[in-house]
Amino acid sequence: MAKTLDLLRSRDSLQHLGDASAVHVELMRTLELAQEFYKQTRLPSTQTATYNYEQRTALLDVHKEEQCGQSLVAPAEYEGLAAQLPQQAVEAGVMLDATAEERRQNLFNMALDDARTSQIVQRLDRWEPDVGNAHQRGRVLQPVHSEPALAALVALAPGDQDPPTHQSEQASSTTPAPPQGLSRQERADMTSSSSAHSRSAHSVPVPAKAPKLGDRLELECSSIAFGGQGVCKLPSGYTVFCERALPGERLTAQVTAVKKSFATARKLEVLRQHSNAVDAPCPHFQEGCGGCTMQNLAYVSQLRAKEQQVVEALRRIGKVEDAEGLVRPAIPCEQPLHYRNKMSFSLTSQQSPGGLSTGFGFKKVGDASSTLPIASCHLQDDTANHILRCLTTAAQSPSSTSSMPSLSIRGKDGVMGQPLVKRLTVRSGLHPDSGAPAHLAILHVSPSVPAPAKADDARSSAPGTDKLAMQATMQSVAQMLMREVPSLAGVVQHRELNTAGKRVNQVHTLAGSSKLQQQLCGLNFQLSPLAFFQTNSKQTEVMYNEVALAAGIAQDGSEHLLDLYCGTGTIALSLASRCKSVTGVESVTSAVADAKVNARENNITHARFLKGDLAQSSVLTKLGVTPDVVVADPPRAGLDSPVIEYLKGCSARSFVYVSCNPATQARDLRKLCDERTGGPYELQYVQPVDMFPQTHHIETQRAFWALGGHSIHSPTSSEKACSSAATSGRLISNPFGAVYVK
Ligand SMILES: C[S@@+](CC[C@H](N)C(=O)[O-])C[C@H]1O[C@@H](n2cnc3c(N)ncnc32)[C@H](O)[C@@H]1O
Repeated sequence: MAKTLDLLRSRDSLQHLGDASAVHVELMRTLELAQEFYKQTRLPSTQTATYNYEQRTALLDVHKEEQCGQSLVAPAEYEGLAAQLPQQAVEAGVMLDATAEERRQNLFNMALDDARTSQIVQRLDRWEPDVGNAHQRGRVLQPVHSEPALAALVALAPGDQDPPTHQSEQASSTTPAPPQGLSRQERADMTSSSSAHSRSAHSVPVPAKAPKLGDRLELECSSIAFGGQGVCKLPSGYTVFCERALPGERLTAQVTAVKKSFATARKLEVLRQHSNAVDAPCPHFQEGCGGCTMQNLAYVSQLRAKEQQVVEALRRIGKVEDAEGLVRPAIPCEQPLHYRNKMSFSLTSQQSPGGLSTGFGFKKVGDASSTLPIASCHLQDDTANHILRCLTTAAQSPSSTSSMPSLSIRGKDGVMGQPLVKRLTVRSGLHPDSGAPAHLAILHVSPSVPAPAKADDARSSAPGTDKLAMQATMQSVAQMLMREVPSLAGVVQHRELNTAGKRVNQVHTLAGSSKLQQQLCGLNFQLSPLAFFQTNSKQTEVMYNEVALAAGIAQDGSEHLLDLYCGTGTIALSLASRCKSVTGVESVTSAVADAKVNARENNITHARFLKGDLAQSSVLTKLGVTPDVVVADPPRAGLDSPVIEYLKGCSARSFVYVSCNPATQARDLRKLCDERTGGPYELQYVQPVDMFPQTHHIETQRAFWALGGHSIHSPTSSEKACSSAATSGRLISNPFGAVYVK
């Protein structure tokens, strides 16, 4: 029977659930949460979330948020995107062996997560300024809110222990069995932890089944899940995801949410440290900054933890038997601090016992509703931190002085008003004219902030109007920044939405230049303020070098390369000198335009860039080129179905898959490499490259912790592929002249 829930529109409809009282309670909590959210944000009406079991669709009506200028995704688009979510998890292969009831429950849990994403949607606005359009943002959203559910489902993958039954719980309460499906090391860890547990002097109770909200637990962390939370198993096999828990660590934690197959918890006290724990270099780490979750782990252990995540995803989702043998050691980042060329900080202003606390900062770990003001961030350079401090001073100044304009949001009566600047983004690179190191400050303004004044405006606006005052304040803030930061190339103002909530994405230069230059692999890239660019420039060169090695492009320059999801064309252009032609496909118009400019500026005449949505199969049928090598670097949602079909049918000799999400990458890999599903490829190796030290990845800032390049060679490989790809030293020829891994 189809069960449709109309959340928030009608409480009565919840009764449709009838028998599922636990779910009912969950829903009520979600409802209250959402209503509280609406109260706090003073939105005019509540949200509607509909979930249809039979069709496995989830719909979030974010229309009201759109109207209030707080959301990113148009309702119609979101509907389509959300509909894919549960199906995606099914496709990921993690639920295929679950019972129908488990699947139903899990799908339902994911739909509940969807209902909660209204808050994430709002936050994403501030954290994802570089994501070009709503469509893409929607795609980015999917893994954001499905991760904990996905991770929990991964734990239920075939080969693992069944979800606890009464019998197995009784057995495990006396002699806890190590959960299956874990690495040898993890199993050993679990066994030792279990015995450590029984000897433990601490008397924190460990429930046999699911804990209750607020329970204090004593836990042992076995690994880190994609998303950064520590994976801790209760002796019954029940999974608890704990913020900042490190593998091998023994700790106490308080349960913050309970689902059927997993719970989340907040770390309270460390009982036994990770053997490689270090003091976090940044003071904000202790304050609960959600930016770097691994700063208290020695870098070498961070790398091992990330490798392990890639192995786990390959094994559990990709069903790759020799996952450990195929994943190479992660390539470390030479500069594990101050490596980012772009950071975004959100304005926060909160009443605290000590008065109003105002600043720009990041979300707190495990608490998406609070922002921690940041004085200085260890991931960006000193100049970028100086810019952050200058703008913070302006936001804190109660009134303007000759040297410091005020961006204060406190009105005359002490009530907080709308901030002029909601978010700050600092980018670093080279000055477009001089080529000297330079920065760009991007001030993301509220919808009511007008474009900078033109000469005519000043005459037509009545003196003393809000409009003139806002324009004057923005100008003086820009001048102050240019004065205080000599290397600043420019200051721009970005208004994403107008007062009617319509996306306008207006960029205006307030001072200096609006462009910045980046160098990559010996090429120059001009960046518009909002253009996507890899945020760790040095490590990007390392990664692109790995892509070139994995692709094994023939040395005679005779091959055609296809770069799917090419962005501004950086991969295609950096490999162009080795190829006869390169073709890039990308859906964002401005990125395609940037790619064309970048080709021209670097005198690359054999590059083509096409605008196209790879979710549409027609795009790939009209390419007009037969590629020898395909590279894909999709967003976190992974490859679109038409791309998978195209790859299965095309005659490309090699395919290199760059990904920032090991789970979706492993899912796609399975489709491409599994003979039973018609996958013609064989996985050669996986090379993780650590792009984001100190972080597990920071999805809400669009910062990724690792990129795994899957080099997949098809059975149609040529001799030249053998010779170039043999750099791995692990290839042999099969009777058809193909290369594969023994
Ligand atoms: C992870 S970025 C990779 C960009 C580029 N390879 C780079 O390293 O700078 C993914 C890109 O895929 C694009 N994209 C997302 N969905 C797409 C789709 N359906 N069709 C084509 N491009 C898409 C995004 O706009 C984004 O530029």
